[in-house]
Amino acid sequence: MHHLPRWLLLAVVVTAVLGSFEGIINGLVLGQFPTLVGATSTRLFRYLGAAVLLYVGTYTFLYLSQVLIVVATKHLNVALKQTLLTVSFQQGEKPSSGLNHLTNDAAKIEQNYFSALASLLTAIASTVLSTVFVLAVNPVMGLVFIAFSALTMVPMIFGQKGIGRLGALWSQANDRTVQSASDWLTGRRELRQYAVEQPFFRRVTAALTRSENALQKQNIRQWTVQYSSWLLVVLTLVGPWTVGFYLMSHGGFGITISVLLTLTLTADHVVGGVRQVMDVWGQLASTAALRRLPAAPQPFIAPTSTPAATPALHLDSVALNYGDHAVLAPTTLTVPYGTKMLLTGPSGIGKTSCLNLLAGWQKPTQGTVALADAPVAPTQVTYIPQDPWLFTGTVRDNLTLTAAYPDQTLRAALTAVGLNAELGPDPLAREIHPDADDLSGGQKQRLVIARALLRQRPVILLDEITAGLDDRNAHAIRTLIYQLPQTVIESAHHTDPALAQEFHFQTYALQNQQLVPAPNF
Ligand SMILES: Nc1ncnc2c1ncn2[C@@H]1O[C@H](COP(=O)(O)OP(=O)(O)OP(=O)(O)O)[C@@H](O)[C@H]1O
Repeated sequence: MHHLPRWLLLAVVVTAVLGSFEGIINGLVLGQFPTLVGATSTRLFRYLGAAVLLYVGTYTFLYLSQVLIVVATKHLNVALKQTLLTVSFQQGEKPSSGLNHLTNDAAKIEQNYFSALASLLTAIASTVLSTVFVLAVNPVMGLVFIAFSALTMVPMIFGQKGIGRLGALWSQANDRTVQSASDWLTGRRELRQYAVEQPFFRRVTAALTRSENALQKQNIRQWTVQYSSWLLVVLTLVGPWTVGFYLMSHGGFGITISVLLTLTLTADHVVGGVRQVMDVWGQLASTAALRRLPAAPQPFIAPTSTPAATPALHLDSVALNYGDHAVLAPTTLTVPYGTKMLLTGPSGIGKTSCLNLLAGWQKPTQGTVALADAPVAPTQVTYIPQDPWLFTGTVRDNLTLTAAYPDQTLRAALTAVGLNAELGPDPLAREIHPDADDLSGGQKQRLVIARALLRQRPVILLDEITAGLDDRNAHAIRTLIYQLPQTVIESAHHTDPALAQEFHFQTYALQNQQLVPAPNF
């Protein structure tokens, strides 16, 4: 709620209260009917005029409150979606999970929380006003009506926890559906190639059915709890009538048919209001688990300055285990600025894990990795992965990532990776669509390298960047990077012995969790 401007919150409350007089007006206006028998035409006209004014007034405020609620919901939706996206990003969630939160969860929270809160506000306003009115008309009978109304709360008091739990199950099932739909869409070529579309689609359908079943279960549970409340509503009308008829026949507490009629019509809004509060309560409960974030959003990382112009990397007793799987035994090593290093070893031995340690993405199980004197952070080094990340936009957007660089600098980076001439007459303005594969594998990799070159960080980590490239492309890219003055540490299955000699590479093989110096083969 703190995302809402104060004036808006206040305006919503005021208009909601003024738009909640329908119950009282019903009681006042319709309760007069028995007294209108034989009234003069002037009195009848006055009665009609007052009724029109009262109804139009309250409906106008009701309309205004709904418009303001729409405005407030927009503010809340923006804040909610920003928070969901930020937390997903900071928690390193899978894209499909993050998108599930952004779409399905957010839609449910909007419908069953924001809109429900708005209904709650109008329901509470209407209930409170009608209650005050009912008590003013006849305190004894008013209390009887209110006491019976309170009964309708009982089912929801007991049912809300279960509804919340089912909401969490639905979200988990949805997560799996989105993941499986994403596998289906991204695996199109493989699935067609092996002619397994139909059996694989059954898998997707099973996930889809499971999440829809979870939603159905939750909705049915919600309606069942509400049905129990509605059954009690019957009691909340018949009970007070029974008491009222009894008191009327014994002439107690000034109860007449007109009083009972007024009270019933207004108490309908007490009962209806309480019933609405119960409905809303169920809706709010259904979103409880969705609104619980795994962590609070953190401030975005500010750019960090490099500790020294030519810092060395220090590994001090650095070890890494994944559970009981040891990847690196305690290792102490200093890598002076400008070193060119190759890291080799069979698949699955731990090369990527070592690069992640050096980049600060992976915390060591023991020891520290420092750049100059401070623990290394991902914002201080450049890590180039095997699969380049590019997005739909211009080449300029993909290079700058919204930072400010003069066109001349951008062109120089493109020229350095040999793309300036390859990407058409105006390479910076060229639109790229990585999903549509409108750049070759080598061009994508070179674009990502150009992005890295612009940042001029002191350490460059390369993870199998030439794996998908032909020899000529691989040679060109390596030559480009090896010429740089920075520290370069490359993990590779296939190396280029001539270049490794030329640039004085130190080669290490990862064997039995140790970094063992190896010849430049
Ligand atoms: N986050 C993780 N949690 C648990 N185990 C992991 C994790 N990351 C990697 N591993 C395991 O650690 C081992 C080393 O993986 P890593 O990706 O570092 O190897 P690699 O040498 O880079 O392999 P490749 O050459 O095939 O890319 C593997 O057995 C892998 O399954």
